[in-house]
Amino acid sequence: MLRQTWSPLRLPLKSFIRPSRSSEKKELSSKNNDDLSSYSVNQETSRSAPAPMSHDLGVEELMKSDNKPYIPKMKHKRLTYEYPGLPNEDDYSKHSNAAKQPKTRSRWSRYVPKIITVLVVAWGAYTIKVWVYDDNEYSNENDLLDPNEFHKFRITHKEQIDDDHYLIEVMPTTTQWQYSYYANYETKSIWNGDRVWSVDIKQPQIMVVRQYTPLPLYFMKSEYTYSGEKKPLLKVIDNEVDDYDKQGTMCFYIKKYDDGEVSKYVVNKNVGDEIELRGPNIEYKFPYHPLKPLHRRPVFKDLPSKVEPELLLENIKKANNVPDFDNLSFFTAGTGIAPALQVLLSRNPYRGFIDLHYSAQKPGEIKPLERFLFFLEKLDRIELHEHYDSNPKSRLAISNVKSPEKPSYVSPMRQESEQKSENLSPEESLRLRMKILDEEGRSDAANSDSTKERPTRYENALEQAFVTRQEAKKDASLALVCGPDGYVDYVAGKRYDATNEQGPVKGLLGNRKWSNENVFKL
Ligand SMILES: Cc1cc2nc3c(=O)[nH]c(=O)nc-3n(C[C@H](O)[C@H](O)[C@H](O)COP(=O)(O)OP(=O)(O)OC[C@H]3O[C@@H](n4cnc5c(N)ncnc54)[C@H](O)[C@@H]3O)c2cc1C
Repeated sequence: MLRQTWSPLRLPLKSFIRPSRSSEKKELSSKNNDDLSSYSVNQETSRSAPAPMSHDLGVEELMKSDNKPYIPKMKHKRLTYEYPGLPNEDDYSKHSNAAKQPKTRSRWSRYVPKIITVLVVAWGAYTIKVWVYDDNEYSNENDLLDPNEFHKFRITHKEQIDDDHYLIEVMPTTTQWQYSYYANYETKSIWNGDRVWSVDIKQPQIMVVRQYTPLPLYFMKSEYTYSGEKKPLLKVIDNEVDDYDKQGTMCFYIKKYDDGEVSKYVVNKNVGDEIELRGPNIEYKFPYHPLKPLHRRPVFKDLPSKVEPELLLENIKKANNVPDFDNLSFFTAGTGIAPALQVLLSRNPYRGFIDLHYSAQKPGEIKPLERFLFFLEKLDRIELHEHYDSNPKSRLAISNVKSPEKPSYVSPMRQESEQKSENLSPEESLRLRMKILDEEGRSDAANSDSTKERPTRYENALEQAFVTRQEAKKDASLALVCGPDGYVDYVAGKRYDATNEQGPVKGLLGNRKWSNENVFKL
């Protein structure tokens, strides 16, 4: 069925064509009234609609001129097109211009709370990470090095000396270890010439580690070196001046083996790359001597004229009736010179005189390090003997090796351990123990009156060395051997790396009557 709506224009068409006007009018009116009843007219289409329309009004009535008397309504529904009153709007605010002005909000005022929220959340997450979850492998670095876990170091300089030899400078990636460094300097500082130590460097791709000997050296950089105008100068870390021992910097002297797993991995790294170190591994500790707690040799410096003289040494020896330090023969080859340099350049260096034998294929393999060896000779701390394969006459031979000197001092502790094999009686053992305690007490008490006699004055260690160099040196009582397996075998007999055993002393040293008591193979 066709849907119809009320409209005079929509009346059926046939109603406009038929009979006379009056009858037509009547008919139309009655017809329309019938039609209207069939339409449902919404009386109140909206609140704003005009007066309601009564049901019995036909079109005829509507079309008549208004014949209703005007009766004013006493009550009428007020119609308005205004918005109803807003909440919190009173008469004052409604009519006040100030209150009507819209609030101006800048873009920042919308974003600032969001930014603050993000920052607070990020800070909270960081705090939780540091304090709750920071037990991961690199977070707890209270020491510069740890023998049980690898610490990350960044390569800060790399210098190629020749085809195979490199100097590589590294620095720790963290500073957390610095907090307690100076408070416990004696135990925390890694540099101590009283021992030979190494670190493990990890090759993470194949999980292999090899040992390398850190050196207390760094490359001095400046704007000229950064711009490439000059090469950085290799210098010795001055523990007294350089902060945190130069922020934990150290250098490695490394030989690259073409089929070497770790050496190739390290030297192929670039400045800025990271490597992982674990240590220190103490390879050797020099034997106890009663002069050790009484006297320390001043640290080596780049400028020998700045090295302090050892003014009180003779007085201390006399006052305490203790013998001099024993001298040392250090046999090294290739990168095996690194442990000797570590002992000589570190704080608290070895106090006896060192005969340093260095063997290599050709001169120049330690070019940047030669300066330090030269200065050490000038300071009367070493005598350098160079042996090169390229010059067969210079090769290390039996004529270069002297027989051992009797040690000037054998500690009661060592005597005890040596005589243990001879099965000491309980009384003898007790007597020895008393001697050890007596020695320790004596060295403590001696500190006070060691400076009574006026020592000879020297301006610096160079001036002192000028005098001491004239004096004859005692032969070495101790020998250290460090280098490739073949070299160690040649100089002192095989060392059994697999079982970490020294093996009997043979080779050149064996020929000169050295033994396991005075030889150590590194
Ligand atoms: C206590 C200690 C300290 C050390 N300090 C240093 C150091 O400061 N600088 C340094 O460069 N090295 C040092 N080394 C040697 C180092 O640990 C590695 O043995 C050396 O770098 C080779 O390792 P690689 O993984 O590259 O070679 P590998 O994969 O182990 O061997 C590759 C090839 O090289 C040969 N080879 C390995 N080592 C030697 C060697 N020393 N002489 C001759 N041939 C060898 C092997 O027979 C093999 O054919 C030290 C070793 C020890 C035990």
